[in-house]
Amino acid sequence: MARITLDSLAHSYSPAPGAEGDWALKPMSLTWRDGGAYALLGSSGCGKTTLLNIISGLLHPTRGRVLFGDRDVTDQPTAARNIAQVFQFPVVYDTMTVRQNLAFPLRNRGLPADRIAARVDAVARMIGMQDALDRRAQGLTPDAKQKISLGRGMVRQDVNAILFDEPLTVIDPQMKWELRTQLKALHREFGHTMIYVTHDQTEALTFADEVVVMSEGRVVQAGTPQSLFDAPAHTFVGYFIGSPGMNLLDAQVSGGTALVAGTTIPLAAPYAAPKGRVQIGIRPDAARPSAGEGLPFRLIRTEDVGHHRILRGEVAGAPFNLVVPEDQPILAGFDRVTLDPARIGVFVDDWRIEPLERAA
Ligand SMILES: Nc1ncnc2c1ncn2[C@@H]1O[C@H](COP(=O)(O)OP(=O)(O)OP(=O)(O)O)[C@@H](O)[C@H]1O
Repeated sequence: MARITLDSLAHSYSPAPGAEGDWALKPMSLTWRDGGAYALLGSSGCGKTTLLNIISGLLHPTRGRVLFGDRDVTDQPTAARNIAQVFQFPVVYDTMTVRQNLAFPLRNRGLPADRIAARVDAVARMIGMQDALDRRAQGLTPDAKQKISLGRGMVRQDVNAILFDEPLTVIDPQMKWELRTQLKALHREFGHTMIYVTHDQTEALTFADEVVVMSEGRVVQAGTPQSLFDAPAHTFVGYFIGSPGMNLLDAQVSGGTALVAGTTIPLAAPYAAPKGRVQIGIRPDAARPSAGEGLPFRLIRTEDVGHHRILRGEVAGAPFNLVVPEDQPILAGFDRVTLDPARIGVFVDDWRIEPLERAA
């Protein structure tokens, strides 16, 4: 296993990149600790696969270096990097049994038969396929084949890292939940450095200790799931993480207040008068239905989603959602919302800014 460092990495598919738009990856530097579980999260086309391919050696970066531990591997081919990869679609040998498929990477390394057998048994147990070990892969469902791919990715203990590229795409929704939980358990048990690419926030947040959120080729924030939720550094993170995402409202901020469409809102701490496009952001569970006090709210529809309700509507012409506990009655005369000052973030040109001082 190894610590992975991305040092001033940037990539363009164009032979002569000029404008910012020519860069599939904008300059980024990150360090991932040995044994950590990381997710690369972002919508389609944001550069996740490009970054993963640079780490695995399938792609040479236009700029910057990749280090495994203290070793610069930028110019090394994939085979020399000692990594395991699990792709979106299963890669299994149909004519082999499940056992032979799982054992394949270990046989390649010339491990003794007893160690191979023990390891294959352990992995088969973790992926729930111990009863199918002697079946041929041919004829198994795509789910089962992908489980074999996952198992094969994890069978070697001496790899520097395991890279997963949207590995649950072909898995049916119910099984997804189970495999996600298993992957987390596998990480705990085996302690590999794992990098997991996904566009699905639930997958990223349940799997990773740290999530790297990408947008348009840029790393907009890297942090724990909790920190992304509580203090998104960018409006994209606020909107992309959470269900529904963060509410964003254009505002004028001055000192300890924000003015939104003529209504003054108290903030928890004063801000220096920011210049640029100023927005306040608030999570749907940090806004409360109110009658007579707060921002005028127009309710469009209510969605019952089990243990809570989502009230979808508008504030000052912008979409605005509230999440309220299922048992909380809707207030008579509900036509406004109040915001918890401690949970309001202030964003300038999409980036979060800090207050001058935090209220004690
Ligand atoms: N081989 C290539 N040649 C030229 N441009 C490419 C190539 N591969 C990717 N790109 C471009 O680079 C950008 C990043 O693509 P990338 O596949 O890394 O994104 P992604 O986040 O993995 O998306 P997806 O989830 O759809 O795979 C996109 O604009 C894409 O069109």
